[in-house]
Amino acid sequence: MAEITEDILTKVIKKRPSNSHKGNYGRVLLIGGSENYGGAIIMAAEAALNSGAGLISVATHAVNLDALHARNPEVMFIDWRDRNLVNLMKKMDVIVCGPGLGSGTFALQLMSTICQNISQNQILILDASALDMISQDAKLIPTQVGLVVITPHQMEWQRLSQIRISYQTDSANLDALKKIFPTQNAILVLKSNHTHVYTKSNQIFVNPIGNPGMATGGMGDTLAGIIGGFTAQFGDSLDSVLAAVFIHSLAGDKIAENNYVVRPTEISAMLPQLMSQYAN
Ligand SMILES: NC(=O)C1=CN([C@@H]2O[C@H](COP(=O)(O)OP(=O)(O)OC[C@H]3O[C@@H](n4cnc5c(N)ncnc54)[C@H](O)[C@@H]3O)[C@@H](O)[C@H]2O)[C@@H](O)CC1
Ligand SMILES: Nc1ncnc2c1ncn2[C@@H]1O[C@H](COP(=O)(O)OP(=O)(O)O)[C@@H](O)[C@H]1O
Ligand SMILES: [Mg+2]
Repeated sequence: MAEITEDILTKVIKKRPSNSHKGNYGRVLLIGGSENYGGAIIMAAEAALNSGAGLISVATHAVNLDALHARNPEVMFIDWRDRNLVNLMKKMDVIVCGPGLGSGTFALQLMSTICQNISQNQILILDASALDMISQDAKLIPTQVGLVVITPHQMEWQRLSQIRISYQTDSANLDALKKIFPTQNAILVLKSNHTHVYTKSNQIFVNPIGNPGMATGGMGDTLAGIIGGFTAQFGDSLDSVLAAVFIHSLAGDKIAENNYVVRPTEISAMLPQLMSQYAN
């Protein structure tokens, strides 16, 4: 097992060429935010925006539109019941699904639409409620997809892998990852106070930083958005995922130096400045 180190940030974060444009930094669609959990998808979208994705769209319950645009007018909106959602999905480099999605019949339908329409040149990031959906029905896991990144916390991983939290050892986690994703290129980001990252080729990484001030609702939604932003602009590599995990906690630690509680939105606010320090 290897520790993720600061070097990952200089390796992954690139200075932007002068002649680049938004089309060079990836299109991300975030799907989630039921009537009760709009904040989750707004936080994820804000994280994707502040981590540098070129174009960001959110498919969510219509009730979230005003809040989304009041907070981040840079982000585009589509009602998640709009028929054009399928066409939009096909144009994306990255789809992040799950923050605040909820678990009703409509959420199931959305997952099934993603599963049927995603392709080999797209990245799928599954978080929160989306993980509960695939734990109930494995047929919702697409077979044709470039990369799947799953970001469960330990309880979500218990539901998905059937491994009780106290039995979530590295070898059990690796076995479960391979069993759940037999043919897909998949990365497991198992979140805890020391998040572990696993690949199907038996690589294991541990995040040595982060702090309990980060134990605040929305912190994982923010991580999912950062992974979306990083994979959209820096590519579908393991390194992009490791860098996202590291910078999320690094921002959290900087905020915690003089704050008892770390708000997820403050992590996002810090990203542009932190990224400029490591870009080369
Ligand atoms: N502002 C918002 O709209 C928010 C919406 N959220 C959404 O709420 C829905 C439910 O997600 P939850 O994660 O709360 O629900 P879950 O019921 O899946 O898990 C939460 C519970 O799991 C247990 N647990 C054990 N180990 C844990 C670990 N390492 N990390 C976290 N919890 C651990 C804790 O008892 C915790 O109360 C998701 O769709 C999520 O996206 C949350 O993200 C919070 C913020
Ligand atoms: N004690 C802690 N130390 C370090 N990181 C933590 C701690 N508690 C939570 N985190 C981080 O916060 C995030 C929580 O994710 P999650 O539980 O999915 O939050 P939410 O669903 O509320 O957005 C994870 O990235 C986790 O690593
Ligand atoms: Mg979560």
